[in-house]
Amino acid sequence: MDQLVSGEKYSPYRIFSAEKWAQFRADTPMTLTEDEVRRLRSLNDPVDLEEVRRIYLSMSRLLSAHVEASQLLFRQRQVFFDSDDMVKSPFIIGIAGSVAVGKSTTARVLKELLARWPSSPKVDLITTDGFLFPNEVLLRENMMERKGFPESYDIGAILRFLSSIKAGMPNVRAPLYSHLTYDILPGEFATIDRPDILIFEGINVLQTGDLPQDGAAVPVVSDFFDFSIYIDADEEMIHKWYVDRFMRLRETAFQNPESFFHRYAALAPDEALAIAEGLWANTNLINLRNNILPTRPRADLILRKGADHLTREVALRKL
Ligand SMILES: Nc1ncnc2c1ncn2[C@@H]1O[C@H](COP(=O)(O)OP(=O)(O)O)[C@@H](O)[C@H]1O
Ligand SMILES: CC(C)(COP(=O)(O)O)[C@@H](O)C(=O)NCCC(=O)O
Repeated sequence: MDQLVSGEKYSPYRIFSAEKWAQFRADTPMTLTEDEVRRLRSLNDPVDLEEVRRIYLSMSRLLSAHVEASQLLFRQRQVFFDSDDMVKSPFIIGIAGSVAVGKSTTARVLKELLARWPSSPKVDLITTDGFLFPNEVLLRENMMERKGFPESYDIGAILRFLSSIKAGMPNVRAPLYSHLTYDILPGEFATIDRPDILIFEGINVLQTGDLPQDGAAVPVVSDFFDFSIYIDADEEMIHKWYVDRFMRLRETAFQNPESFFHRYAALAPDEALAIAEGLWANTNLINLRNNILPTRPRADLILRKGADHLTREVALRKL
């Protein structure tokens, strides 16, 4: 992570090679099978049991320490206020990073590992794409090519959702997005009912938006996070993963006549490639450079991947 720090002594992060990081697993047991990992990973993401052993078990152990510390603090607050009717808030983990970097796989693997801790916590996962404005609105506002940019999300709805979760409210609804229809699923919601841990994943979760100049108090999404993770890789690698995935989706998901991208399934490979390159260069790359990468220094933990999608380095914010 040379561009991240110059001299670790002055850096806010401690940086570990994947091999060193793997040692912090200590006695954390492996609770997933090869089959389960295969089921959890996204198309084109080669994460396997060995990667879970190397990287995710140490992450699970670290997160367990953070969750325990927050529970201890909660009990100390109860003593402080001499009150036993306080509502315990869910522990919220944010996962950020570019389109096609592998956030979904990380989120799903962590969800399963955390849910298998001996205390069997209730772990839920929500992705921010459900908070995108519907295509109808994006088209009207001439923002279809800006899907994923900050202005394409209903940020007010995200903040209301997270405030309700943090307030310990029951049955909080989150809207849902479909990659098949490339749109919000009208009238469909996930219902989140007081989990112990919520994983909130999306390209925008560490963004602050334009903070008001008049001193008004406006929360940002990450104010609600107890821990945040940024998944990182060189731009050129993510570019390749995006285009490769598009070409594989062309042979799978796009074959479905209901898919928004079905129109590309019949194109010749070089024509489909040109579409993928255009989507990368005109939307996702610009969004990465202008809106996503600048949020990396806000993360508590940065996973840096190599060309094979496997983690090379881990940076952990110093306490
Ligand atoms: N056009 C599409 N059709 C079907 N699935 C898709 C499409 N685009 C992305 N996906 C899937 O959606 C999920 C989220 O993708 P993305 O937002 O790029 O984040 P990431 O790759 O970091 O998880 C992944 O599992 C990916 O395989
Ligand atoms: C839906 C996304 C913005 C990702 O959303 P997220 O869940 O990270 O909020 C992205 O997958 C996307 O569709 N980008 C638009 C350009 C493209 O089709 O690749």
